[in-house]
Amino acid sequence: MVEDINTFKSVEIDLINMTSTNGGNVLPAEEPPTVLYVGQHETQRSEQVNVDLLRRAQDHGYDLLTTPITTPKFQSRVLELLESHMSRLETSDTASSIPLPMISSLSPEDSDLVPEDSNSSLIAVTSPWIDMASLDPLIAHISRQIFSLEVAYAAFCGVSNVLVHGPTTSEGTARFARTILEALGLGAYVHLHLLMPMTGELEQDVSADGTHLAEMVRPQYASADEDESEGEPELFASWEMWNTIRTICSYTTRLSIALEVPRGLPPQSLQCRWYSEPIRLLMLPRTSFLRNGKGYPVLSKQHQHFLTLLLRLRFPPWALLSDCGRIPLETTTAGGESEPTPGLTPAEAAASRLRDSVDDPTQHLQYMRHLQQSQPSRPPIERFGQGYQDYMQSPLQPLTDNLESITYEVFEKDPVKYEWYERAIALALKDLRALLGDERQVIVAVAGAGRGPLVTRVLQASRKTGINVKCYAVEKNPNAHLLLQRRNATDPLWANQVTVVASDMRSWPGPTTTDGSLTETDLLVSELLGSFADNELSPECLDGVQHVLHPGHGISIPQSFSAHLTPIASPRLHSDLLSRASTDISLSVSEKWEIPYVVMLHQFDYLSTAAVPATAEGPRTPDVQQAWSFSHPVPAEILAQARQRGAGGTAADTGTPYTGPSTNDHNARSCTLRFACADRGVCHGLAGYFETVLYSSPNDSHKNNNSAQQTIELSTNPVTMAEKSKDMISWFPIFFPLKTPLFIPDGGEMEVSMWRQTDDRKVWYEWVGEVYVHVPVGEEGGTKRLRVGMSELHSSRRNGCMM
Ligand SMILES: C[S@@+](CC[C@H](N)C(=O)[O-])C[C@H]1O[C@@H](n2cnc3c(N)ncnc32)[C@H](O)[C@@H]1O
Repeated sequence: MVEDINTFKSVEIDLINMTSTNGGNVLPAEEPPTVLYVGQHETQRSEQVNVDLLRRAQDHGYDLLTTPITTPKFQSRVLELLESHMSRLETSDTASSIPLPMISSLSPEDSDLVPEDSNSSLIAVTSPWIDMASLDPLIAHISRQIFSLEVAYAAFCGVSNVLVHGPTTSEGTARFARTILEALGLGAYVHLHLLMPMTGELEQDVSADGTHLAEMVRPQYASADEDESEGEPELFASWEMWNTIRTICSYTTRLSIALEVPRGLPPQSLQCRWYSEPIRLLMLPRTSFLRNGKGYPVLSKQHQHFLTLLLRLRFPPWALLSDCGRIPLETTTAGGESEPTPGLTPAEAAASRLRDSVDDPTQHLQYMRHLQQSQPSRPPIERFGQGYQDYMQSPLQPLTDNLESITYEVFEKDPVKYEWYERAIALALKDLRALLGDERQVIVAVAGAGRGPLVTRVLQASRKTGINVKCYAVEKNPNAHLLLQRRNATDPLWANQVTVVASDMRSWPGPTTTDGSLTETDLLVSELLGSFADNELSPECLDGVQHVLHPGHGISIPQSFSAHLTPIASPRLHSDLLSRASTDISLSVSEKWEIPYVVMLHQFDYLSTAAVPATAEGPRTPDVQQAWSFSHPVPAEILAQARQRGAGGTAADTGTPYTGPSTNDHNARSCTLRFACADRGVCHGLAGYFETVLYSSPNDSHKNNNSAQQTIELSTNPVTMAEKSKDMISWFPIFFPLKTPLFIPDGGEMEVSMWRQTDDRKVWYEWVGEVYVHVPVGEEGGTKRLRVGMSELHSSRRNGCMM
């Protein structure tokens, strides 16, 4: 678990500030306040945006204002230029010799925007009436010029956030993207927000007032698909346009989405997809609100849920209220009491106040502030890992690194893990007593004891069950060993009864009897699991200490553990890796794609999910499949063969020398898994989890005891975690990146092949992804499986875990 420890090491700084000091409270005592910036947007702004208007907006509780970059006069100037050019083309015999029209630079009447210190609170809006994706080269040319002029001028004025209307049809998306890419080069601090509908078209008609250049396309350039465009638009079409644009723009972090929230939210699958994307602005048009019984604007429960998810992101989007009310002229106390109105009865005054407040132009804003104040509390793991969402860390090598005390301290705060271990230990002790008899002391070793929390749990289980134990604590970290000795001397529960051993567990000879001779342990307790179960070499360590476990009845806790996988879309992690220069001196830049990362996955989407009814509101269930598993103790014959190989021995059956790569070959694993993906998407990597059976008792008698479960398990697998170890916080998932994201079409299939490789020195992983579609062949309804994409083979060999 060392990588997790590393994560928590940094989290600890926050935790120290947030937890109470009584040691009982393991979670931040208070939720961090919900951050929500709210801006005001008008599609046809009536007032000039200047310092006064911004101050008035801020006085009324808005944080931000949008401002058009150019004026209607500029639009008229462009239209005149275009019309005159078009009529020249129509009347000229030598149209091809007429140069394309050039738009001269902005004049004072073309823009109201001026450089101001307060411009950081403005979002500049480029002209919504241009069409950079146009098939008509003339329209595309004019649109590109306008766009560049506007972005460059906004950047000059110090407005770094620029809102751009996205393309309206998928045709020409690449042209649109190319223009965006150019504009990003106009200023190093320019951040473009692409206004996109969740699906279909924008709720607000961008050309409601005035001409849209798309209407001026010459007939010869009209869309070839126009006739076919009738009927329902494809659900994921808008997302796919966005995907094309950001792919062409190389996932730059300076391009993000301004997502328009419609009145009716699309299906969960599409909501989850947008959630995984970099939404920096949430455009809420008046139509996305409902009216409650008293006539006030409110969001539906589904909208509120979507907003809550977004507000929990590490960088929550800003909300833009669009055409939801103008900025009031006077400052009134929001929803406040007014002086009694002369001549009105109290009831009339109350009715008048209600009417006034229902007409209050800031009521949508007030409602958003109310939602901000009343956000539900976050799940424990999110509170614990606050600030570490989607933060990738390279796993440490546990056998070569010694942990610090504060690191142990943080994971000792897990409210579930140790409790479950104690239950498993108690169950195993009872089974051992049944086997060995009441008189015999049970010999228990905690292998990798750290600061001793599992030793305490062994002693507590012994006390609660009344079963006498002799406990050994084995630890290779010399600093932790010192602490274990001190604890043995001072902790009343330990009472100097624990034998503390400073040793690598693989070279520990084992417990000794009173006469000094070696004996065996009955129960071996360890916690050496990584985020992907075996990635911290638990199998190798447990093989190495198995010689101390009684070969007949010896029990290992955990008894088994398994690694699990599912493909995910995580543009955030991909973009983060792309922009990462290697910060680790031992890691070259290209190697950043060749290692798995421990990360609290947050802003991502599962690409393969179990089918759920369209109305289901709960979270979708991902298809998480088992990659492989390990069981302990390992059959003696397998270990004997490994030892023989190591010693250059020969096979018993043939008498010839063993061949093969390593003495650890029995711990190599591989898998090929297929994941059905209903909706198109892009796979950026694989999310990895683990499950472990700490102990499963073969003894049916425990079933009769209501308080005792027969099988005690831990899981980080999102499908089984709630059932097996809800609220466990010790492990974040692991992420295996794909250097080249893989597009999966609707109904496609992702095939993942993965290997756990090993030689005599280290262990590493290799992984590759392939995409298949099933295409119909022949008349009889048969299908053919066709490969349409493949990643490179990734390998962490150079950065493998040293054994
Ligand atoms: C994840 S920590 C668990 C510590 C403690 N048992 C707990 O649950 O809080 C794993 C511990 O095992 C120790 N360890 C790892 N490999 C070991 C080995 N081969 N021999 C002895 N100790 C080992 C590490 O130093 C570390 O203290």
